[in-house]
Amino acid sequence: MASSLSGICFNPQKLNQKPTQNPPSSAPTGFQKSTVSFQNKSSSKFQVQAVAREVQQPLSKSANDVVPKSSESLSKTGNSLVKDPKDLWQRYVDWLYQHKELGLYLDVSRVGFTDEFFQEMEPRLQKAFKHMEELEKGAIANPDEGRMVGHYWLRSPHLAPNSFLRLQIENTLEAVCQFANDVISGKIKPPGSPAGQFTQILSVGIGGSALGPQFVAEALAPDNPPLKIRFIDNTDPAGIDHQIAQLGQELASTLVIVISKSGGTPETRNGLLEVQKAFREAGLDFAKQGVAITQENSLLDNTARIEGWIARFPMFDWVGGRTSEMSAVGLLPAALQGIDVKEMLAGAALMDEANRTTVVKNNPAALLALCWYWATDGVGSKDMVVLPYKDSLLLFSRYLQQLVMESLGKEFDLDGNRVNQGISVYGNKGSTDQHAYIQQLREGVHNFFVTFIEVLRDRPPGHDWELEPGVTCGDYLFGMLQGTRSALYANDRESISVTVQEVTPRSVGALVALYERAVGIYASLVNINAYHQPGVEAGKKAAGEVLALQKRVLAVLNEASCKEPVEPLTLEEVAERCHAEDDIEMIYKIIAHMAANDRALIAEGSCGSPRSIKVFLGECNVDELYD
Ligand SMILES: O=P(O)(O)OC[C@H]1O[C@](O)(CO)[C@@H](O)[C@@H]1O
Repeated sequence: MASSLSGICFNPQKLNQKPTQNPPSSAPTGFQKSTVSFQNKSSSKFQVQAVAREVQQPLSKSANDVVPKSSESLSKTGNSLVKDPKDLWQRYVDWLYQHKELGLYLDVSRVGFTDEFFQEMEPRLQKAFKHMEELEKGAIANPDEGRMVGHYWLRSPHLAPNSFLRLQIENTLEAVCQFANDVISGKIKPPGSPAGQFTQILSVGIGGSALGPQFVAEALAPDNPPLKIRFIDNTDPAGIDHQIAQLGQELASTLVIVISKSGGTPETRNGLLEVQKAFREAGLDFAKQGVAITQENSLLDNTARIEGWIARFPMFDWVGGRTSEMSAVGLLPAALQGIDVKEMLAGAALMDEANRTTVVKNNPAALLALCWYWATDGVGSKDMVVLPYKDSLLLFSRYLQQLVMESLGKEFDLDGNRVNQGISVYGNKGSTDQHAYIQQLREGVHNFFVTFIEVLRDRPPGHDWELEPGVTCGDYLFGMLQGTRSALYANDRESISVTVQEVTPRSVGALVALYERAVGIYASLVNINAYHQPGVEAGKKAAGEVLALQKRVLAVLNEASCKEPVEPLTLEEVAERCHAEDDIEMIYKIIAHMAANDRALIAEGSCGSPRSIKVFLGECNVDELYD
């Protein structure tokens, strides 16, 4: 019976078919109105936003969903963008921030905040500074989890609230550097590799346990690092297979670093199990090549300890995943690639120091937060488009996406009001994006502000050449950045520019610290907790429920498939026997997925017509019948 039937319950044509839609009779006009030019002085930005909200109001599901946003009390009138070239130059000069030692500049002149707005924000910023100061002194920042938030101590251990923490940080840094040196020098080596020493790193982790290391590897790894790095940052079996296949014979000389603060993240656990299987199949002893970075006594820590992995490094409970780049999470992979991690820490420490001033104009993180507030009305009304004009900074926007969105994307404020805060972040790199979506940014829906990241040094000294008289390749990149910035501004699109001399460990450390602090300050401005992520839990819980339902579906199908003759079941029958009638759609999806992977067989019907399906399992598992 099974052989005559298709096991593939996937009809791409059907599943991809879009329902025919009539064009909406009238577009939500509020969105259109919100694009009115800043130049229109009689219609201020504030007024424009008010119109947009008014028109969007009926879209709200329930009238009491969202409390009035704090920003609405702020004056934003008279905010036309400066257009006169002399005035604009003056604004540029007046607002340009420079960090001399870091060679870092911040230009906020192309954001149209007014002096009035700046003054009104001053008390709120002072409050945010106070808040940051308290955090740095060890205040409990995360009321849900009752923990401190101290990523700044990682680069300035002397600021840790007690000597125990200071020692923990210093010892970990020393252990990371020592271990990296020993691996690179071949003192610590893989047991069965012909290469005689480790040549590859396979980093297994997700979210904050991957994004920082990925960004830093792309930004800073030398062309021929002592160890090359690959990442498994998902539970996609094909993605995992690809990474392992790419390693090939070099699996024997691969150092596997499993990174998980909690030590129990399912994707990371699955990655580990898959890699361990690959090791077994290659006849390799995983423990001799495995390293864990996790909190003490987590599931991962205990596994690594019991199995005798070669090293374990701590994650501290006062370091959040998305701010963990300067902990062992980021430092170990970086050091193994030959990146100067002490320089990264030094850059971050210098930036932190600069951000401790309470003079807003001299505080780059505060200036960023202020611009975000202005640009998004303090309610996330515009997206942050991050455009580094440098290939090696490609992953900065992806890194910032988690840092900003997981920190700021919150349903409730600290007083329990529903505020649905956040700022969306996306971006890739310039000038590549100029040939992708800049068209929309210039002329389309006005729902964003840009952050340009400019790197002054094009190439290492001595390598440049003119590809046409007086013009280098880097001049083009420079021209594209400046041209895009000007063209956007001419069409009332605001932008921030962050400029660094070069992409170095120091400047990368500074960028990380700059944005970490800006997020913290902005969170204070909008009165939310930046240091938890309750929303992520809902998805994790729901995923667990899907897997639990799948187990019940399998048990029901197994029972029917063990009958003589086999009893193919309709979806309704499966749902009824699972006592999950309300979950029939999920049951359908579970079955479609299993069928596409040859784990269930469709006896009748097709997945394009769910009600027609009759399903059974190819094999009866007698043991499971009596479990
Ligand atoms: O390091 P862990 O505990 O595996 O968590 C990975 C990521 O998962 C999250 O908790 C979100 O689910 C992030 O905040 C975190 O960076």
